[in-house]
Amino acid sequence: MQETVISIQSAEKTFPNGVQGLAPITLDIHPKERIGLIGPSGCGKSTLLKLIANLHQPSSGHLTWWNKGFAEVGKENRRLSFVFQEPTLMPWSTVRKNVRLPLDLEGISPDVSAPRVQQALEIVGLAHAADRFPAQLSGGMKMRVSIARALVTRPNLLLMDEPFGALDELTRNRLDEDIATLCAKDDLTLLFVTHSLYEAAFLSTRVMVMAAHPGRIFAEYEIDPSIPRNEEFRLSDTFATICQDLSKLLIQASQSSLLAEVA
Ligand SMILES: Nc1ncnc2c1ncn2[C@@H]1O[C@H](COP(=O)(O)OP(=O)(O)OP(=O)(O)O)[C@@H](O)[C@H]1O
Repeated sequence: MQETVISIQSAEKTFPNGVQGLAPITLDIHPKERIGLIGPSGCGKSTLLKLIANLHQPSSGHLTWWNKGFAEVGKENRRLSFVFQEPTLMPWSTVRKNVRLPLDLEGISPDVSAPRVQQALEIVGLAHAADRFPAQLSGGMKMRVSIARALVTRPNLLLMDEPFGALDELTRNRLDEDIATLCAKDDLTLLFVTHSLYEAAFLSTRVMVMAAHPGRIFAEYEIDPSIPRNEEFRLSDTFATICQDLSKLLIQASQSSLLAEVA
């Protein structure tokens, strides 16, 4: 049996107000995959991410995490981190204290947490800014703090909901390269929502193109995981072809969503 990180079996989500956020979805996510979720607004990208994070419960169907139930797999094996759209930092705390928060919440002593915080800050290139406050940071730096806070728990599954949407394109490209390097180095499994097909093309080993009314997976697109994700790739013909293919799928998904809405 191939190892799965997440297995989604006919999971469907209908909200209490009757809106069906997601039609039944079946999807297996394997170790080291980097899955990008793209699709028109309202197609259920965030809902799917929240089901995987166990922040939402499916209305029917079920999910497993490392072939077990969420509680059953245990905290030690299920090291799942979530990076949200907003960096959501505590303005009264330094960068170091913001990054340390998840370890403080777990009751980990400062002498154990200090080197881990330092390492997370070094990974995102912010060791020099450890004693600054959020108001003294640029938007890109704040997002780096948020990523360091996600990494400090040493996750084996990183979930990101449109994390770099508010940043300028160059900063976003740099952070995408950092995330790609991190994933390759730490064998991380990544699932992320993005409105940028360029970001999906750059980071993903598999892109799920979703459609709406109701939210569903419209198409899957595989990208060779062995391609190094760097500036050379971004400027290559291969990248241009992938972007064109994704663009076509996105148009088809949007048309399908519109047709379903008026049907
Ligand atoms: N808590 C909720 N209660 C009721 N309906 C919801 C709730 N959350 C999401 N929905 C609905 O479920 C559908 C999917 O929403 P979701 O936020 O997952 O879409 P999305 O693809 O992430 O959208 P966007 O790209 O605009 O962020 C939408 O129709 C939305 O209005």
